Amino acid sequence: MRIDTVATLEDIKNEHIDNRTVIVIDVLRASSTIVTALESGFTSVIPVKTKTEALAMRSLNSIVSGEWHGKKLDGFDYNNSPSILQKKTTHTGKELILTTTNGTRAIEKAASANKLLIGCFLNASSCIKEAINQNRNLTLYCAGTRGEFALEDGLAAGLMVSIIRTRVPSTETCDFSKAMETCYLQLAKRLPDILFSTITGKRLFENLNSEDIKYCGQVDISNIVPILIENRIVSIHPS
Ligand SMILES: O=C(O)[C@H](CS(=O)(=O)O)OP(=O)(O)O
Repeated sequence: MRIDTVATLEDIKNEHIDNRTVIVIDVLRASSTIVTALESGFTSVIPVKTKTEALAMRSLNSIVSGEWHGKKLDGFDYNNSPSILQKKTTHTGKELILTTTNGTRAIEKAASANKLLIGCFLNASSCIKEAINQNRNLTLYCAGTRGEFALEDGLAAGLMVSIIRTRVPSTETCDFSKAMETCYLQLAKRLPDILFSTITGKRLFENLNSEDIKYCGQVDISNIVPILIENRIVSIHPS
């Protein structure tokens, strides 16, 4: 098994996707929102690229959620806040239609992967369990933020690399994966506080989203793995 880590939305190539398992990592906040939505009772999450598409898909059985550059969109039910979604208990059985600046675009770009999973700190170990079950080469696809590398995504990728190395010591990795693993092992004790110092963390803090930053920095509080099946993200529990 080989792991490659891709640093930003724009850096993905066909060779990172074809015949591979891809884990889309967008810690702040799309991946964390998707894991939380499925944990909170939504039956599925439908990722879409634009606000117009999201509003056009709205139905009685759906909630429309998302942001552009961190801000809630006009006409939407919620923004992209996992900590707010977590507190709502009234959405059991509904679909979440989600559009975000980076995460949902990353999902769209990698949709042709053999298996596309959604990962973050919240479900890192379960994601890796499923990736190992799939037994294919693996791409950790960091969505980044507005074209730039996002440290929180790199740290979650580093955590996943370290988990795989423990379970499958023969795993080969690219140098960037090794760098992220080292970085994670150095900074792990400073989670979730380290997330306040990243570019996205600072931006979310300025927009009064501190609760999301703390929430998204928790490791392995969920054992579900979101997986893309025909344009819908549903949850599986790896055995
Ligand atoms: O969750 C968010 O607010 C971010 C916005 S950005 O990183 O500040 O552009 O979107 P996401 O797609 O979840 O990275």
